[in-house]
Amino acid sequence: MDTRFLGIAELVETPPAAVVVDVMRAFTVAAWAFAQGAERIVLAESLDEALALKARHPDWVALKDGPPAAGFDAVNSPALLRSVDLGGRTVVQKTTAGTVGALAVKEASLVLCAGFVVAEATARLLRARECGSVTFVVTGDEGRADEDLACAQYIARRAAGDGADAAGFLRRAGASRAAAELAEGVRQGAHPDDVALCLELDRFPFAMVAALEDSLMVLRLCAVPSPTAEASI
Ligand SMILES: O=C(O)[C@H](CS(=O)(=O)O)OP(=O)(O)O
Ligand SMILES: [Mg+2]
Repeated sequence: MDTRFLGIAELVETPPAAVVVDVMRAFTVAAWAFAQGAERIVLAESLDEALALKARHPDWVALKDGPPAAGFDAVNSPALLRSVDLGGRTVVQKTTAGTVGALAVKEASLVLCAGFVVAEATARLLRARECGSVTFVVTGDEGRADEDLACAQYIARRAAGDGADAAGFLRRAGASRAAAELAEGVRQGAHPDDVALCLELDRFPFAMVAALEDSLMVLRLCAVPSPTAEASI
């Protein structure tokens, strides 16, 4: 498998397959939203679009990063979301890095959104789809966020079928600037358990696939069969 690791600004052409990585915290939050029963997550282009969608669909759950804000129902925190019942709900998510990265590759044939919590399922899906070339979008800090780069490199190794000890990759993520800022309370809309939840390797057995649906970029849970059934995907 040919792999590239690019920041959002470095995406000059649409890749055939993309894995958009945001460990802290957009796609850890997305995975928790699915675990809490969400049916789909609409990735909004802007705060205004998120609010407009919420206004048109009052039953949708609008979520943004940063502090709580008028018109939004939730913040970008896995720990704060894990006690919310989202059964059958549509979530609208807008964050600084993760959702922007997914929208930057919206024309790609395959778009997966990932963090450590869905790493193995994401790698298995890439293997099963036999993707020849995969672009990993390292969303944070203009492509230099080490929590995202470490997770992308780990998934790439696993997707290539190489054994990879997760410990070193998780250690890098735990030592990242994002982890420090979350732990120190620099980032708002956060809970003390957020970093630990973002570093839970393979917490969930599913992958997350984003695709355009009626001009909206929609993220959905994708069940990934166990390794013995991979050949049939
Ligand atoms: O909520 C987060 O952790 C970040 C916010 S920021 O980039 O630190 O301002 O957003 P995300 O898109 O989840 O990286
Ligand atoms: Mg991030």
